[in-house]
Amino acid sequence: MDQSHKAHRTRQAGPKKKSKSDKKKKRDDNSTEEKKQNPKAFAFSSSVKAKRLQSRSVEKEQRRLHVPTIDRSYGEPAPYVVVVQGPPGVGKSLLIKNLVKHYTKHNLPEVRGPITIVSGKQRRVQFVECPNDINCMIDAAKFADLALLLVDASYGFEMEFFEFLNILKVHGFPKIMGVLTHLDKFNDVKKLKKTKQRLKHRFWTETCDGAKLFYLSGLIHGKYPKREIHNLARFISVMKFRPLTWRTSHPYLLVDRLEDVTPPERMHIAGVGDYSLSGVSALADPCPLPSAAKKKGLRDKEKLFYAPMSGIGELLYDKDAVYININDHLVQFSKTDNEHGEATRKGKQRDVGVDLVKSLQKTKYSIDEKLGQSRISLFGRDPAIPSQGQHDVDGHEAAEQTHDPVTLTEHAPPVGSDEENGAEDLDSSESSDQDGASQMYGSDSDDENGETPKEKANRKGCVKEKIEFHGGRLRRKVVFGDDIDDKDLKDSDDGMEEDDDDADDVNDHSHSGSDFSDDDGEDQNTDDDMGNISKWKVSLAERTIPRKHINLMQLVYGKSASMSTTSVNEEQDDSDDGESDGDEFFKPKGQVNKKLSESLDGANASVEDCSKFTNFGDLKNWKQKEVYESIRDRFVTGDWSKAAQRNELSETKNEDDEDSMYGDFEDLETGEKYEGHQQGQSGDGSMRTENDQAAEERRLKKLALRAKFDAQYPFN
Ligand SMILES: Nc1nc2c(ncn2[C@@H]2O[C@H](COP(=O)(O)OP(=O)(O)OP(=O)(O)O)[C@@H](O)[C@H]2O)c(=O)[nH]1
Repeated sequence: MDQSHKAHRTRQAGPKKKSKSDKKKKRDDNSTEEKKQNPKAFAFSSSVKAKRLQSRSVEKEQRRLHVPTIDRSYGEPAPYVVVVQGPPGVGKSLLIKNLVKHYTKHNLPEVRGPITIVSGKQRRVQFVECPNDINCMIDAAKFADLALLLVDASYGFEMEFFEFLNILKVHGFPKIMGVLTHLDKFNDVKKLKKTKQRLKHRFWTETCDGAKLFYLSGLIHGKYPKREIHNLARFISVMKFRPLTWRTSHPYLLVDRLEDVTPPERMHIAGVGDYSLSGVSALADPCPLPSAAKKKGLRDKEKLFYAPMSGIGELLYDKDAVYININDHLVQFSKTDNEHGEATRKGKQRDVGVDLVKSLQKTKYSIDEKLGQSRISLFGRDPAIPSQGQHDVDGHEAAEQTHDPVTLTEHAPPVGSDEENGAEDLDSSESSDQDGASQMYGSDSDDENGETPKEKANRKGCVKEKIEFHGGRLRRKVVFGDDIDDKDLKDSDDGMEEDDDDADDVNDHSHSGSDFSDDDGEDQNTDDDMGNISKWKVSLAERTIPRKHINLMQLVYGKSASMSTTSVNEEQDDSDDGESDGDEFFKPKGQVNKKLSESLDGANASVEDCSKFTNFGDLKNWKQKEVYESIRDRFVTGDWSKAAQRNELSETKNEDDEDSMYGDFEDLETGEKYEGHQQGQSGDGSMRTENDQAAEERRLKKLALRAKFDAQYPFN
C-alpha cells in the first residue's frame, strides 16, 4: 500500500528548538570571527581576477542603461501583437492553438484573424498568423511587436524566412524569436544535435548573436509538448517591449472588421479605399484587462480571450458577414418540407419569397466560388485563360517561380510520383547541371581548385533560392554559399527512415555545418556587411515587379506587319534550334505541326494568312480545246512522242518557276550561296540567258572543286 510520508516539522518551541538555534548562532559567529581575524583570506587572491570581476559588473551596469525613450502611450497598454510567420505547413496554426490553450485553457477550433488573450494582470497579447504572401508580410511587419519565425528544421531555412526578416528590418525591426519545428523527423540524435546547432548559428548570423531560438521537439497527441509551449509562453509574457521609434512615426492600426457606412465626408482607409464617414463610435473593449485589485496571478475567469474570426462560441465574423451558428436539431429547416413539396404545392400556391429561399438552400456553391472556377476564352483556339490567375490555392507562384532568372530552379517529379525517385532525379540533375546549383555544391573538385580565394569568398556570402518539390508542395529552399564543403551529415544519414532520407539528402547537399567553429567564423566574416541579405533582396524586388501582361490591344489589332512576321520567324528559328540538338531531332510529324500551329494561334494571332496568296494563274483552264487536246496524247491511243515533247516544255517552265519560288539557297556541299530570281523577272529572256551563264559557271566551279577534292583524296 502506498503511504504518503508526512513532511518533517521543525520544532517551534521547547528545549530542542533552543539547542538548535544556539548551535546555528555559534556557527555564524565563528565564520564572522574568522573573516575578521584574517580578512585577506577572503579578498581577491589575484589582481587580474579582481579586475575582470570589476569590469564585468561595470559592463552589466552599462548594459542596463538605455537611451531614454518617450512612451507616448496612455491608458491601458494595447495588446502586444505577436505575429507567427513561416512557410506553409510549418506549424503556425498549431503553435497559436497551443499557446491559446496554454493561456486560456480553451481549444481553438481554427486560427482565423487576430486572437487576443489576457496573459497577465497588465498584459494582453494578440496572435496573428501571417499568411504567405509578400503583401501580408509587409502588413504584418508594420504592426508586429514580436515576430515568431517558424522554421521547419527537417528541411532548413526557406525563402519566406529571409523575406520576412528583411521586411522586418525596414519596418523598425521589432523583436523576433525563432522557433524550430518538425524536430521529431530526425531519428539520429547526433544529426538532430548538429542540425539544431547549425540552424542556430545561421539564425544568429542572420539576426544577431544570442537571438532566442526555441526548439519544439515534436508532437504529442497532435500537440507540441506542454513544457516547451509553457517556456515559450513565459518568454512572451515577460518580454519587455520598448516603443519603436519607427512605429511611433509610422503608426498603424490593425482593423478586425470593417462596416461600410455611407456619406457625408470622405476619408481614406489604407488598403480599402476612399469612403465617406458617417461617424466613429468606440466599442466596448471585448477583451479588457482584469481589475487592478492586488492579488497574485490571474483567475480562470479573467483569462479572457477574443478571437472573432476563429469560430469561438456561436458567432463567426467573416469579411462581410456575421454568422450565427444554430445547431441543426434546434431548427426545423424547410428542407424537410421540400421533400414533400410536390404534395403541398398542389394544395395552395406557394409564396415567391419562400420559393426563392428554398432555391437558395439547394445551391451547392456560392457565386464567388462559381466565378472562381469559371474560365474565359478570348479566342476560339486559344487555351482557356483561367480567371483565377496564376496563383494556386496556397498562394504560391509556382509557375512563375520556375522562370525566375535570378533564382536557381529545379523541378522534381509531380505529385504522386515516387518520392525516392524524385530525390534521385534531383541528385542527378544537380550533378549534370553546370550552372547554378552544381557550382555551389562543390562536388566538382576541379572547379574548387580553379577558384581564386576572392571568388570563393564571394561565393560563400551568397544565398540562393532553390525551388523544389518537397513534402507535398513546392518549397523555396535557401542554399547558403558557405555550406557546400561539408558532407559529414550525409555520412551520418544511414540510420534514417526512407522518407527522412529523402529530406535529409537534399539538406545535406545544401547545408553543411558539421564544423561549427569554422562555420561561425566564416559567417562572421561574410556577414559583416550583411551581404547575404542584399543579394537575395534582388530576387525579392523582382518578384514584386508586376508580371508582364498580355497586351489586348496587340491581340486584337495585331502588331505591325514587320513585327509579327519577325516574331514568327523567331519562333520558327527557336523551334528549329531546339529540334536540331540531340533527341529533339526526330519528332512525330503531328507534333511539329501542332507546335507550329500553336505558335501561329497563340502569340502571332495577327500574322497575315499566307494561304491567301495562292497563284491561281498557274491553274489550267481545262475547258479550252488546246488544253484538253494536250492530254489526249498521254493515253495509249494517243501519240506518245508529242506528249514527251510537251512534257519537256512544261518541265523547263516548271524549273524556272521553282527557281523563282524558292529564291536564295545555299549548296551545302560546296558552301556556295546562290541567289534566286525575283518573281517579276521570271519571264524576261535576257535574264534567262544570264541564268544559263550563271548555271554554267556554277557547274564549272563544282567540277573544279571536285577535281580539287579528288586530288586531295586520291583513293576515294
Ligand atoms: N511531425 C511534426 N508535424 C508537425 C510539427 N508541427 C506541425 N506539424 C504538422 O504539420 C501540419 C501543418 O500544421 P499547421 O499548423 O496547419 O501549419 P501552418 O503553418 O499553419 O500551415 P498553413 O496554414 O498551411 O500555412 C499539421 O498536420 C501538423 O500536425 C512538428 O513539429 N512535427
